Amino acid sequence: MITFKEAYQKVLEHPLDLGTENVPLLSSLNRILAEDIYADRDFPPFDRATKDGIAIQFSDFANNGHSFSIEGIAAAGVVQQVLKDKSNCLEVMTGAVVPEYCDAVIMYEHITIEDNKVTINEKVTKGQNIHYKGSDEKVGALLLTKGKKISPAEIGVMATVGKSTVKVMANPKICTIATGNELVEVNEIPKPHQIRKSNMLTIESALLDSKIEASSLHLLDDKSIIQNELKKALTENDVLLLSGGVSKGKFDFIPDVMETLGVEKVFHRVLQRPGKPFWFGIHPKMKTVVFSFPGNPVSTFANYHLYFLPWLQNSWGISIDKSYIKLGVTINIKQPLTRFIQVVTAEKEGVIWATPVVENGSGDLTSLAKADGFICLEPRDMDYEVGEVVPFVKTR
Ligand SMILES: Nc1nc2c(c(=O)[nH]1)N[C@H]1C(S)=C(S)[C@@H](COP(=O)(O)OP(=O)(O)OC[C@H]3O[C@@H](n4cnc5c(N)ncnc54)[C@H](O)[C@@H]3O)O[C@H]1N2
Ligand code: MOO
Ligand SMILES: [Mg+2]
Repeated sequence: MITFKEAYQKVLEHPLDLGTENVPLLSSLNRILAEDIYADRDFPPFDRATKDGIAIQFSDFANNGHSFSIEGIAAAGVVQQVLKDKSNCLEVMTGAVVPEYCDAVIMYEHITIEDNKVTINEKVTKGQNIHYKGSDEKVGALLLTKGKKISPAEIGVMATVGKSTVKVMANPKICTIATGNELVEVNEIPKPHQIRKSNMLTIESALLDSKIEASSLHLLDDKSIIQNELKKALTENDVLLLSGGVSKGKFDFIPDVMETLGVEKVFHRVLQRPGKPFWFGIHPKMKTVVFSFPGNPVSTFANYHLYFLPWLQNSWGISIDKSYIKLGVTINIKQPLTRFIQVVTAEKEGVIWATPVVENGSGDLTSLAKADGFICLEPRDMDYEVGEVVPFVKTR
């Protein structure tokens, strides 16, 4: 059996070239940017007034109690106004183009207006309250680099440079496949020996978090049905995410059927808990990548986060999320299994601490809703101590 580190490495060695696609700006939220975004003009694109008040041509007399007649008004959204007489002023609104021949804006709170004449009551400096053209970014400047996850902040930047469609990394075509005669639909009342299928809804919703819509199948524990359905699924998808049917049971047909269908096994079983009977393979001709997760709900969920998400990020050519956390308790991990322990996180004096949740093994799917993620602990002789920093896989 291979170690977790070896299995993880082997999964990363089988990326898919997923390509790119163009999507409407708003639909690009939470996708991965696949193009560099440049400034299409200077930012700001004109000398912009940053306060409501008056615009003047600055000179010493501006500070000497000189009064200015109001020539007119410069509103936002109108063409640049021109100050005709430099001893006059123009009223100007925030967001308006600073009028030609003006180089200072004084806010209303600092002036007195009487009979269309303005007296300035505060010291004035040249250039005050003007957001100069190109002072944020110059036309042609690189604003966003490809590979960035698109958040609302990036949407705003792309909107301002006129990107109504955006090139993003394409999603793989995925089918999620539940296996097992014991599984019934969510809206059914299970008989005493049955359970509702939950794993693939967990996985489908996790995929939606990455903006991936997947199709789904449920296969009964019948070898010929499994063979026919998987044959079709292999041709129609880039990735199959299965749960169940990979352990030692008399009805765990998945590994055999995969090999019959020509999917090459990369590995089966990993020295880890939960998720040990994980089967991973690839069809050499169709290039379909198969993640066949063990059926216990915590195993399926853990392996999705431990293997599939890094594989996806690697296929998109972006850096793989890594995080660490401080351990809130002492733990001993004996040889030979790498352990993934569900924890809750809590902040104390600016530091995030992880504490294991009370759970009842990898079949206890209610524990998933109690935890914030898994800490990843390699087996070793020494205890893991309180305060030790350990790898953490966030699941919410
Ligand atoms: N003799 C051995 N038995 C088992 C071993 C072993 O090493 N030797 N490994 C155990 C471990 S660890 C796991 S994990 C499970 C994996 O089993 P399978 O992948 O074969 O999955 P199934 O047998 O089909 O189901 C296991 C368990 O999970 C439930 N399940 C399956 N699919 C779903 C679903 N979509 N939604 C909710 N629950 C699901 C299923 O009802 C079973 O209770 O094997 C151990 N056995
Ligand atoms: O992986 Mo099994 O996941 O230990 O129950
Ligand atoms: Mg089984």
